[in-house]
Amino acid sequence: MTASGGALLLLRHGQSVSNAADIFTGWSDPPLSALGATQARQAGATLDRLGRRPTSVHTSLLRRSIDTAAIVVAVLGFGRLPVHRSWRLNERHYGALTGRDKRAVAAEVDAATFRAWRRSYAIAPPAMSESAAAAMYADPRYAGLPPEALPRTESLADVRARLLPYWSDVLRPLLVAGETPLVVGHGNSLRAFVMHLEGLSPAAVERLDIPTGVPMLYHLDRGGQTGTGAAGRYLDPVSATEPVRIGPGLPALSTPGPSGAG
Ligand SMILES: O=C(O)[C@@H](CO)OP(=O)(O)O
Repeated sequence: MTASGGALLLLRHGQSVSNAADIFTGWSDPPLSALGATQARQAGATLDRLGRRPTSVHTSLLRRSIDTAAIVVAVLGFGRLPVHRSWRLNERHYGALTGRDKRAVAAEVDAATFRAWRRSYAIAPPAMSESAAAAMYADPRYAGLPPEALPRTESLADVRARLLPYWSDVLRPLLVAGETPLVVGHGNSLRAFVMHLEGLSPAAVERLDIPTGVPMLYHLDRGGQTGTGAAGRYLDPVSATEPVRIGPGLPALSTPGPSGAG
């Protein structure tokens, strides 16, 4: 595949304290863990070592994305890069599961339901209560957003629908102009994004897990299609093939392949 234009860098934020504690996170807003901050520094070092220099940074409204981006930019020494934040890049809303212990939820429902809530394309977890949503959306960062930007739960299909305008209106034009935007996203929002960029089927995206803190690279070919090139989707394939940790007491998830075993 012949590359043209710029490159798109995707990065899942470093591990958060909720990831470390096996808590469903979604639109809740935990900070990075100490390991997560280290992963962010390593991601910055990987970009630096490979000469991948972002020209702009794009985060969600959640601090684990914002803080990871700040660490990466600091490692690269690019303190004056333009930074854009959008609710469209937020993690998938985990509905009523938000803030709950994954092991406790796994003990309450059958394995197929648990897996469908976490990894299916079309099924959304049960909705968050109106009062919990009202408390979440009292935060000033969400003031002024339209009602459709304030979900009470989301399937991966919902995430894909709200993410695509950011790709087509903001990111893709930057690539066409030869720029290199860095998106610091989330485990499930990036699954939806990768699904679109690689044309994965709903069945394939159900098997896709994206590790924290491992940069990914996409480019546009001359036909305007996105591709990963011969090296695969991960800039650090060795780190990306380490098993995705989901905590003690829960079975291991699939191991992501270096070129998108998805
Ligand atoms: O809690 C979450 O929001 C996500 C990603 O961190 O977890 P899971 O991998 O279970 O979808």
